[in-house]
Amino acid sequence: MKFLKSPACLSIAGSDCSGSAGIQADLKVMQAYGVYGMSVLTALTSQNSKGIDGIYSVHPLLIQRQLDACLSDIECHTVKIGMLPDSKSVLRIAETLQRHQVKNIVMDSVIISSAGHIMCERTAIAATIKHLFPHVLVYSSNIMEAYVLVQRALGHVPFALHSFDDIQKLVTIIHKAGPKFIVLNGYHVAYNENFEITSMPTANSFTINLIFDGKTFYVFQKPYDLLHSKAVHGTSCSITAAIASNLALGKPPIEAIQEAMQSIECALLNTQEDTSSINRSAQLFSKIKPSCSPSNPIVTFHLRSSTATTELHSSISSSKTKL
Ligand SMILES: Cc1ncc(COP(=O)(O)O)c(N)n1
Repeated sequence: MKFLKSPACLSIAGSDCSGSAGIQADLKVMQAYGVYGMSVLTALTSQNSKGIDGIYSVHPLLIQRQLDACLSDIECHTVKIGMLPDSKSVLRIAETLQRHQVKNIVMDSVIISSAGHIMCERTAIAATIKHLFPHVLVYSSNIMEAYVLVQRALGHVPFALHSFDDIQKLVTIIHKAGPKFIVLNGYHVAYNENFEITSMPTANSFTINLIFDGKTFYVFQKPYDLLHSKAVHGTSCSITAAIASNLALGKPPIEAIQEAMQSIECALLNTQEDTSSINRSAQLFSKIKPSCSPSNPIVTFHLRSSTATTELHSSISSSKTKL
């Protein structure tokens, strides 16, 4: 086993030939964090900022061979998982990661691309929940993919997403399936002052990103106008790759997640809005500066039987968080 001077991180993901998401995004983010990036390709895609027009899965045996090649040779601190095209690949990956006793697994939910393309077979989701979720340390997703994941896993979700309470229910269902930490980013979802999801955002609407560790919700609240138009293709891959890098650097999970969210958010805020989305993706990677200072205090509250919204209202007023 070879030990590198800088910590190493392995990304298991699909290729985005246009360079904004998937393996390409992960390696750029890892480089920005000073972490040595390795890659295991699960699928080739032909895509660009307009959408995806082709997906070709890598044979599960070759996925396993890539994994064995890396994990048997180089000490790897964190594994980041992205696109998993089919259930056979999921099974091979789960078996290989367990055989190599990989501990820090960070998973990005890749079910539907930001352009609306389905990225995996239906059976891959059930296989992921059954074989990978019990070993996942951090599961990171946007709200809609988290909802689709639960929908595909249970066959239905017994509630629609109307408010922050519903988001809380969604997160606790996912947590019960195995991942120790859940990260939900919600740049595209607007809430009104009653913490209800609204399709008609106003100047007072806000977005919520959150972390859940099984006991505590860490809530990050930002004005909706600030970020929803800035989040680009590859944003969630970048957040998850930053979390994986921080864990490889030895940060404890909550710190690793919080720093990653802040760094990617700062980088997004520094991109120029008047350029095309591919230009903003390109800017994103060049603007990532790890340890970017927090732009907003966080609100935390414990999971209790009272409704989350009531808890959130009082937490926010007592911490005097500015919207
Ligand atoms: C290979 C690959 N992996 C992940 C994504 C998701 O990224 P996004 O949701 O930003 O489209 C993607 N488009 N392509």
